[in-house]
Amino acid sequence: MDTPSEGDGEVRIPVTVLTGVLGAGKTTLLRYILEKPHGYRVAVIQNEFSEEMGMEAPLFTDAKGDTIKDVYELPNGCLCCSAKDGLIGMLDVLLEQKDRFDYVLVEATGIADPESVCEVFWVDDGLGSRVYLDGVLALVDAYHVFSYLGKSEAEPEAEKGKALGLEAEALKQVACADVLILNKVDLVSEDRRSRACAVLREINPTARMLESRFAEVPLGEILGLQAFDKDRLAAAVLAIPAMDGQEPGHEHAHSHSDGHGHCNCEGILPRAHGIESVLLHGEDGALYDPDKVRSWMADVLWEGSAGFVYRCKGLFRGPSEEEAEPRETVAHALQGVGKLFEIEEAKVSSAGSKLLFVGRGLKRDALAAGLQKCQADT
Ligand SMILES: Nc1nc2c(ncn2[C@@H]2O[C@H](COP(=O)(O)OP(=O)(O)OP(=O)(O)O)[C@@H](O)[C@H]2O)c(=O)[nH]1
Repeated sequence: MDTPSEGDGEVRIPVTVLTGVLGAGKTTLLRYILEKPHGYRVAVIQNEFSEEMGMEAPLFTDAKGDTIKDVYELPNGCLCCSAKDGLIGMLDVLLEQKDRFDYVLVEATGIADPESVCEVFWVDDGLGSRVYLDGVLALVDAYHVFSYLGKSEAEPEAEKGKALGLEAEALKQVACADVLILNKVDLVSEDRRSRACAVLREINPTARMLESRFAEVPLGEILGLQAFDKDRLAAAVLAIPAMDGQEPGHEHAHSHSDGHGHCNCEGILPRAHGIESVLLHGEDGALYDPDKVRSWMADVLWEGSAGFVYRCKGLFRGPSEEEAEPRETVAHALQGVGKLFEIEEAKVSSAGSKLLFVGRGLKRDALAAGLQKCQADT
């Protein structure tokens, strides 16, 4: 994964991935972005299941009312599966004409798995040198949010039983987002809006949260975020609140006493709809070896040794990987989506180490023990 700050002279094009279950307002948001002045020349890739569904492209216009030509359809399946190669191919073609645009928006189908879409930008080295993932947005329909997320008992009477059957996909979209946009707030009461916010916060405690009517959100809050940039990530992790004094229902921090744990390990979400998170705090003053953390992450993400992790991110202190002696102590940022992860030095000063894991069936003792084993040799 690359960010603009690591360039080799060539300017990389930011890509924002837009997710959200069927009807949440993705196309409405795209149209809004295209019509507003924001200084970017945007190319759009829309992923549809089939040619027949790709009917929206001609309807996009820019701020002057002219039809936008840089809207490309990516039919033949879902981005996260069969259409992945198509996306890489399409970005390749687009990048040949990059004098025409400097930003790419990818609208995924409502059932796309955000992990797999993000993988495209991490795995393909050729592409990674020319584009970078700026952020993942998830639109959520405030009116249907509870049935989306498998809580249809909280729906208005008329909507009960209308669950889409896409709960797993919707939960993952929410869990993996850098920005959550609770859309259609015009359709719900204040009480329902705040309950919806609370549910989203449970699932994804670190995403930026916006609310909108017809997807009208400040564009500076969703574009040009560099949410996957290691330094930004590091700053965001540092800002994760301490979980002392949690609300009732949240699990409290505890230390392990089974011989492996001196780190603090918190469940920062209650088990919300099967998705949970674990926040590990490194032991005071402890240093962690980036190579050991890499091996540990391979075990966690590839072998599933601590449950099913969708998303992990964090910051830990350890020796620099630069050749120079003596080895400085620096902050390292960990960033992972699905089975992909990377660890790089981050330019922040951090006194401690914090790692957040979001997923299902997380084994927090195993996570805490794993981190403990990554301590650097002294
Ligand atoms: N009342 C209300 N309606 C909205 C809002 N945002 C979008 N809509 C309507 O919701 C419907 C679905 O919006 P789209 O933007 O097409 O949703 P989508 O996520 O692109 O839908 P798919 O392509 O089917 O996944 C349209 O009729 C929109 O006009 C909103 O904030 N309030």
